[in-house]
Amino acid sequence: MEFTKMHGLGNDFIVVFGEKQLPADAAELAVKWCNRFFGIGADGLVYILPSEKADFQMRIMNSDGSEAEQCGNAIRCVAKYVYDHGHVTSEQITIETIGAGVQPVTLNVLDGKVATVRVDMGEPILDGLQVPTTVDANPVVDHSIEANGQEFKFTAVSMGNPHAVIYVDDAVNFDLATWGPLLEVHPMFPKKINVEFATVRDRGFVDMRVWERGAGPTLACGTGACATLVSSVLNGHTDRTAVISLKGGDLHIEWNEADNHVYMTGPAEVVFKGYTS
Ligand SMILES: N[C@@H](CCC[C@H](N)C(=O)O)C(=O)O
Repeated sequence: MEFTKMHGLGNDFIVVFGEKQLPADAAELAVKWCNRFFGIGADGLVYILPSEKADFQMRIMNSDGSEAEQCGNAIRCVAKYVYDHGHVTSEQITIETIGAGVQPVTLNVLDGKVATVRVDMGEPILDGLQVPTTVDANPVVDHSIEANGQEFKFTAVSMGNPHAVIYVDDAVNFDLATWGPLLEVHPMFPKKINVEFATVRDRGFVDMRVWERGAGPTLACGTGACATLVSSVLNGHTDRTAVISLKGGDLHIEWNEADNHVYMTGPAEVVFKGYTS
């Protein structure tokens, strides 16, 4: 099996092209190949598949073998892959995701190289039951949650996949390893959840660290950055455009007032190509 190792701000993926559909053993392959000691090592396994509705379809398996509905960093990698390999020639393409439908993508190409990728991530879902959470409210903002005797306040946002955004004093030094796993599987989240810990620096800049559902602490999360910006607007912390600064680097996020869509701009990189069985 030929694969390409790629990343978006250090959120890394094993990218496979050429299958006609998601292999039946994709979950087991994700666990095996994503293992950082006995496998290739990655946060997720990404398949680029044919689509009847878009240029291509993306399917993503987390490193624990669970399938995610959407992935912001992976969709930028997929766009770069299909452009670099000549599978598309336009700089405006579409990619189908299972959780967020068909997403328009713009490749910003400089001197023949993909510099950044801008993705129309669609409309955020703010209805608590649809995110899903067990909270019957729309939106779910600054809602109390308790884990191990500690109270947090979360804002719930789905970008096709579920997120809980929690504001803390110092996201950069936050104890992710203690609180991330407890909140990921909290009973308030029927499909588990990605948890973002955020600290607002000013109305255009937010530090964020993420504990991802099915993958643990990653260096960046594109959908998490979108959810953080939406949450920050809902909470009155930021304007509708802000830099979300992650451990692996910065993403530029806009929640457009006119069309209610969230736009994400950031890089995508190839690390190496390889073969595995
Ligand atoms: N890192 C991703 C999100 C990957 C899926 C997530 N762990 C989930 O299960 O929803 C991103 O960049 O958005």
